Amino acid sequence: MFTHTIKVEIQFGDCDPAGIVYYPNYFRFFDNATAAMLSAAFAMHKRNWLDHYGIAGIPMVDTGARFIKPSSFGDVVEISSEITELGRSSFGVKHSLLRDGDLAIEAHEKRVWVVRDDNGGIRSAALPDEVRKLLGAQ
Ligand SMILES: CC(C)(COP(=O)(O)OP(=O)(O)OC[C@H]1O[C@@H](n2cnc3c(N)ncnc32)[C@H](O)[C@@H]1OP(=O)(O)O)[C@@H](O)C(=O)NCCC(=O)NCCSC(=O)c1ccc(O)cc1
Repeated sequence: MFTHTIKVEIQFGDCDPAGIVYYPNYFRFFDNATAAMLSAAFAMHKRNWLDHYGIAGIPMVDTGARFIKPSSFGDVVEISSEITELGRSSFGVKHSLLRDGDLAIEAHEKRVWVVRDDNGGIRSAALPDEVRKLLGAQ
């Protein structure tokens, strides 16, 4: 399945008064990591693949994380993301965040491929074959 890695430099403003990353910020990093993974798979920016595939987004329906080691201002961490499963409209993602080569966080996500419905809301749509092929590859 498709995998992708990004580097993130921890900023002063990412941290709590104890000087370690405040946990909601990790979920922002992971959201960016998923967007970056799909942008790499589709060879275009999220701004463009939303339009290209005519979708409203890839909302989260399930997520969680296991925090093993803290990170601090100035650390450069690596987030390796991989597609773990492809459903009809949903897909799973696993993120491994490494600091100094050691596993610091393991997180999982389930996302859904959604389009706008007639009432201005959103509804799931089947993953297109092309997307299934691109995310399944590698
Ligand atoms: C996404 C939904 C519209 C899907 O609803 P429906 O259209 O009725 O579809 P379904 O109920 O059939 O679910 C679709 C699939 O998701 C799966 N699903 C739905 N809910 C869940 C949960 N909670 N857990 C696991 N799997 C789920 C379901 O099993 C289906 O899987 P497939 O067999 O692969 O198709 C609805 O579940 C919903 O609105 N959920 C709330 C989403 C939400 O508020 N998320 C948090 C904020 S959005 C967000 O963070 C975001 C990030 C990035 C973006 O680009 C956009 C938005």
